[in-house]
Amino acid sequence: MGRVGVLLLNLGGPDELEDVRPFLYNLFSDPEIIRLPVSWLQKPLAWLISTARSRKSQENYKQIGGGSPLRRITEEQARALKQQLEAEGQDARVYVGMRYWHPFTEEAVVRIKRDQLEKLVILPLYPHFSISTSGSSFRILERIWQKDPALQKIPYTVIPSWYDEPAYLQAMANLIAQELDKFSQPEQVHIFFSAHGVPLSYVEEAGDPYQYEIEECTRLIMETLNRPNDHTLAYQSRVGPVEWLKPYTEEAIENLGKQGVKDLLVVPISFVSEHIETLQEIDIEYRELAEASGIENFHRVPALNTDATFIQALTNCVENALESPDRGFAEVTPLKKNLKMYPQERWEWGMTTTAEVWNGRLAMLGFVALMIELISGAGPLHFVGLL
Ligand SMILES: C=CC1=C(C)c2cc3[nH]c(cc4nc(cc5[nH]c(cc1n2)c(C)c5CCC(=O)O)C(CCC(=O)O)=C4C)c(C)c3C=C
Ligand SMILES: [Fe+2]
Ligand SMILES: [Fe+2]
Repeated sequence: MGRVGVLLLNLGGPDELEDVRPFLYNLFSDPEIIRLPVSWLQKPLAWLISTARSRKSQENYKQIGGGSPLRRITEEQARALKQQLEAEGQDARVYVGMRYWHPFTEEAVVRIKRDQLEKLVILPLYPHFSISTSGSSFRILERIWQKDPALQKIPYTVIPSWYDEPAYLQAMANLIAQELDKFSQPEQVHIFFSAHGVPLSYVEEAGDPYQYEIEECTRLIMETLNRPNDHTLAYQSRVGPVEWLKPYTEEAIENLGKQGVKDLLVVPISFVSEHIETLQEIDIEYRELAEASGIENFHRVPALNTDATFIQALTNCVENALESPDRGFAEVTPLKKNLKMYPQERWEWGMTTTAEVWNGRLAMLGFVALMIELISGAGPLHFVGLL
């Protein structure tokens, strides 16, 4: 095989405090993050919500040093992956394409076109598929591809998710075991998996396989860990007033405290790098909550970052993709059909099928409620799922 390209997809994060507002604007402009009945509302609402949320969000970024470490870590992962692929005999180029901040997906594509690749592997840095994460990046790419005949000449394959890759499970199990053994009575520790949440309507109405993949992944990690500890799975980082996947991390921590759990080990799944939700939300907010709930020893498993076993897992994903039949953007959708993936039309750019999950009256009510919240200066806003 000649020169192979790997495009790593990630969310992106503000490098500095002044990036927070435009980063949030990009995020809320995404129809996969806020699903609206009409597309012309998207940009004004993104502006409103990013403006309303930016001060609170900046405060959080201040607590972790004034910006997200996501770009630095993702670029380190890219370098480590390139090295490992080269060690296994591949002539590899690795690109980073972020969805909401630099280096943007579009910037990566410019470099891909320059590099005369024989094959491109598209690998999201999200182990589990969600419409709101990998799905959103695939949609952007599909749109770029459709417009560019030069890109269409490059053979490519898409990896939709890889939560069951054995080396990834092993890397997670190793990190958990290491942290467990730091407690005085490791077998007494309650292992607490905290996944990033999504609105319930994504799973129930749009058929997002995210919840299934998170649950399955948790089961596989516990199987690989092979320890007798009790464990819980809960969902963090809810935004706005609608129902998200349950149980919520806050409530689950409080309940464990009430049940007399004293030793808690939090395992962030759904993301492979340190970021605001591990460094601020878990390490600061949830720690305080746990202590107030009577939990005496609260520890967190570090994110995988450039862990050697994890980099091997990414390398395996690429090698397996090169050996398997190619999957295009369009094929990724039917692939998930057995998991009730959302309909093919939803994949196309535009708002065509949002109507399927849209109750017009509720959406307008939601819009009015949002306006009232905004005018009265209420906190973080989000109304995905009101649709
Ligand atoms: C698998 C991981 C993630 C899912 C699923 C996800 C869905 C999702 N997120 C929001 C809203 C926000 N996300 C924000 C930051 C953020 N989100 C993820 C991951 C997932 N999001 C990460 C890793 C980050 C942090 C990046 C960084 O800076 O380190 C933010 C901004 C931060 C804040 O103000 O809290 C928002 C807002 C929604 C609505 C959603 C599903 C629909
Ligand atoms: Fe998010
Ligand atoms: Fe979030």
